Amino acid sequence: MSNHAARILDGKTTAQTIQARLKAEIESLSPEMGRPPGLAVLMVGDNPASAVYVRNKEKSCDRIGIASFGRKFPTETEQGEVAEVIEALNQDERVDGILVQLPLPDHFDAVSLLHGIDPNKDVDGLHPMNMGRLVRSETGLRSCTPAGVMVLLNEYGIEVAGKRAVVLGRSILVGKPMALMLLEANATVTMAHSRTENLPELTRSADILVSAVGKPKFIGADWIKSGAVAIDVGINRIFDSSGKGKLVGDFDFDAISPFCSAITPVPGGIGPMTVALLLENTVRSYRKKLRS
Ligand SMILES: Nc1nc(=O)c2c([nH]1)NC[C@@H]1CN(c3ccc(C(=O)N[C@@H](CCC(=O)O)C(=O)O)cc3)C=[N+]21
Repeated sequence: MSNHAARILDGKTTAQTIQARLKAEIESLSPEMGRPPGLAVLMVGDNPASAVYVRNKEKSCDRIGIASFGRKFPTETEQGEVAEVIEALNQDERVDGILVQLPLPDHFDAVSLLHGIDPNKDVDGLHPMNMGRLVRSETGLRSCTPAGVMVLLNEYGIEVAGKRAVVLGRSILVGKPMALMLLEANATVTMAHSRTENLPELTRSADILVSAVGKPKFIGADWIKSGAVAIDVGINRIFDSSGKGKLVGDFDFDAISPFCSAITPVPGGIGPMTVALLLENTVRSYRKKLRS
């Protein structure tokens, strides 16, 4: 049953390799372009998960030569004000990528705000145009976290075609695009969510289990098929008895890893891959301008 000694899928190292490649690519393109690539990350309020992401993203942009046009707004900001900033960024020639951190405060209508982003600058792949392209298996800007999962699976030579994949969570940011990308790679995909009955029985059928539910150590050993590939998208901050915070995923890593053939750690797994794919999407829309 046990003792698989799961392979650790090292997202951190893989992300560094991607970033090094992008850095070289930016260096070779920028003389011709006459400017570096530009990325604008907009954040409203102070969601802790988003704060981690924004910090890592800005560091990475600096390191590889992408200019940051980030803006932080207080929670009580009106939607119209953010919409105007998005419109200005759509017109700004120096900006190749625009990302609005989710979740937004309750008084925002995220859908209408996201519709306002130029689809060619939509590096999060959330605009209906890019979502529609994904549904149709066309090329386009794709959601960074699921795209990062696919790159990591490929990097480690993990077979997806024909496998049973179960995706926990149905968000527009992760769950839905994740299911579509696994389907495109010829997995047999099941999407599970908060209304799914008998969840552990379902997850025990998964050759590839992706969790994006955001509940710390939610998934234990009895949820796992022996030899499964476990992909943890959860980024949960927990506090120990001394009040010290740390990040954990949705999987109880120590409990399940003996049963898995491969598993992603938190931190150091899908988080850094998400950042790498965001930079990749930004460089991609930058490069596209050279050809147009
Ligand atoms: N429109 C939008 N797109 C997103 O992709 C998006 C978002 N909103 N809102 C918030 C979540 C969260 N998220 C993270 C990505 C990377 C790390 C990351 O780099 N994690 C490091 C953590 C390093 C540390 O702080 O210790 C790791 O897992 O190793 C964290 C969180 C993207 N999100």
